[in-house]
Amino acid sequence: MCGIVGLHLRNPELHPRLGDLLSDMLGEMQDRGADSAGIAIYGDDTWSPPGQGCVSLLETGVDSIGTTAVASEVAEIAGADVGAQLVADTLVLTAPIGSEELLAAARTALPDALVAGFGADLAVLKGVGAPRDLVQSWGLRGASGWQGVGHTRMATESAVTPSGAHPYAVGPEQCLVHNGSFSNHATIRRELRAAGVEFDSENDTEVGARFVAHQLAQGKDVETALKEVCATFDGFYTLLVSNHDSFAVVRDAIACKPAVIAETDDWVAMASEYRALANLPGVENARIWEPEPEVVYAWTR
Ligand SMILES: NC(=O)CC[C@H](N)C(=O)O
Repeated sequence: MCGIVGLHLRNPELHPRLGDLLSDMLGEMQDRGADSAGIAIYGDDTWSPPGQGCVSLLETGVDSIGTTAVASEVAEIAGADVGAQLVADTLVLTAPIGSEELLAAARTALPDALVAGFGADLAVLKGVGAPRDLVQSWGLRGASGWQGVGHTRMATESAVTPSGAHPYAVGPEQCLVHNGSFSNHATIRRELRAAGVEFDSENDTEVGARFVAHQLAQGKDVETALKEVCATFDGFYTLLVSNHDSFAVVRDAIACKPAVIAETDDWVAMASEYRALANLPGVENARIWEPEPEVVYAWTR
């Protein structure tokens, strides 16, 4: 199993409710994956203030007392003011510079840290443990924003560690979550490594995320990149892929991993099972369907 949820809000009046709605969606998927969980939130003013770069890090060894010192260290390297907040296990750094510049400074200051995500508008929080407990530890209910993605993991391909938790947010503002298992990920990992791509884990989903990031970095759009996924990866997958302006879903040719999409004028939502969508505002008037095999469904804002 594994549970996926995602919510792309079209109506700005709903933005303050993003965290609350996503908390219930993710909590509903706890029994599909109780090992670990993660979220990607686009546009929360506290985690990723407007106009600032944002970097999310795990395994930093920094505790709440150490955040001021680490902020000063990264600030000195980056040559800019840096904010540091510890959100449960994730250290979220922000600065009025590009997120890739901030990431480079963070890597210098904290070379052993695991990069959970980076982008102008994106905070990524992950942890090992029961999803509902993690939701509470992150204070997710209070978060706002225009888009959110979440995952509850039941590990199939790599150990239960922070580096095995989804989302995989390996390119700027990008994020990918997966239910299933890729059977040829070792081959594709070797090919990507030969092209200079580096990996953080043994996880199959990370290979999918690095593959998509590699395609996007070559200038392909999300739809084309996901069609390439279908042409390249064997195995089972339902994927939700988000970016700074997009939200996309694709399933493998057999489509045995469940997925449901719902759409209204106010939002687009996706989940592994309908029960995660059942309490969304206006769902009674939504268009609801099961995505077809190997069809890319993509929305942009
Ligand atoms: N149960 C799943 O869908 C697992 C997803 C992925 N193969 C992982 O191990 O993380």
